[in-house]
Amino acid sequence: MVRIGILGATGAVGQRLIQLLDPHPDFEIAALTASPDSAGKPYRQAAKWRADSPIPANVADIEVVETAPAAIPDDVPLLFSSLPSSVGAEVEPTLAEAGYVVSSNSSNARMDPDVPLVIPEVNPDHVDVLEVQRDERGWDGALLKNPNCSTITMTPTLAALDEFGLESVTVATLQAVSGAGYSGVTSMEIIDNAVPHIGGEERKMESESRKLLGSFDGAEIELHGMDVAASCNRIPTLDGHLENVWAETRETVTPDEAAAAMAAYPSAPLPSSPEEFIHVFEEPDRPQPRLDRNLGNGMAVSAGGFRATSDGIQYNCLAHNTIRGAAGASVLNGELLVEEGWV
Ligand SMILES: NC(=O)C1=CN([C@@H]2O[C@H](COP(=O)(O)OP(=O)(O)OC[C@H]3O[C@@H](n4cnc5c(N)ncnc54)[C@H](OP(=O)(O)O)[C@@H]3O)[C@@H](O)[C@H]2O)C=CC1
Ligand SMILES: N[C@@H](CC(=O)OP(=O)(O)O)C(=O)O
Repeated sequence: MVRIGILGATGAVGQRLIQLLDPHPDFEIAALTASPDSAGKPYRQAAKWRADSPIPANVADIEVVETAPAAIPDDVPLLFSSLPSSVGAEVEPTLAEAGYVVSSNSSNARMDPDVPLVIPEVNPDHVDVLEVQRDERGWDGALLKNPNCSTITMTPTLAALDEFGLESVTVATLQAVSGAGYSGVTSMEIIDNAVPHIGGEERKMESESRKLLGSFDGAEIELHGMDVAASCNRIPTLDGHLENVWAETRETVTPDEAAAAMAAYPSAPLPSSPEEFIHVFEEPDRPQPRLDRNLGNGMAVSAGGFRATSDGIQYNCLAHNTIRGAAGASVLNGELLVEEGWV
């Protein structure tokens, strides 16, 4: 068993991490951190628990500690980070420098050239960027990121289409309110409404997808050459980001060929990777957030509604934003780090 810690354990993503890690076949929760206001309190008192299962009994009494190297035991080599990005930017490098391996969900440093941005089923080879990171920064530990939840939803489907030579992608999202955190969007803002603005989200989808599908030559990652244009919208669903994608490829691809490429796209041999990575629906009105977000325990991506357009194909895809798009993505990256010998 690898003893692990969770940074930002009292937050929405932190609570999902606890749900996914207790129990886990390879990991044992040994440290929980949060802000100085929560430090020193037992977890059940520090966290306003809102997850849809009780706090695991052996987690409830763990004392929350500050998010700093001195507060985290040395025999906890792997940390899952779900900190606000401004806090992550400050503290994650100090933890990596102190020897901890950090699998982070926060958005800071995702596009740094020496920080691997990884979806294990898509670009596991990018983990080796950590060698460059250690050389350049002199760290004993490491910092690895998972992408933004909207990016994670779309990118596996693009990876499957890339065998036809992706040239340009346009995407419009319908994103669940949980992506903004528990108090991110008020009920008065979102009920009977849709909000066509999520700060910074379009830019993240446009850049992170090109890094994920980029090639790594052992020294640096070259971004994929496709053009990506995104438009991001918040709608009143609780969980599950639905996305409408238009893709143009160098070689002509029919809707049936696109669906077959996605259905055949392999999963990864890791405990949290679903047996079927991309589920393809034949029904034109699927996937739908409420019906399909929990496929593969919330770790599968689904796609459907394939049709030809004048210059390519159009389809829809979906993933659970706080599981596959956040906490589950970090856990999967932690499993890959162990598998590859970085922990
Ligand atoms: N919600 C989602 O679906 C997604 C979120 N993310 C990203 O994950 C991260 C966490 O999001 P979320 O869980 O929603 O956020 P929350 O606001 O719910 O939780 C934030 C966590 O960070 C802790 N924290 C806040 N300030 C500090 C500080 N100064 N020092 C140490 N710890 C601190 C909080 O502790 P305390 O309780 O003590 O304040 C809490 O544990 C963010 O970067 C977010 O952008 C990414 C994808 C999806
Ligand atoms: N912005 C995403 C959630 C999020 O926090 O993304 P990031 O990990 O890039 O900060 C959403 O609103 O659904």
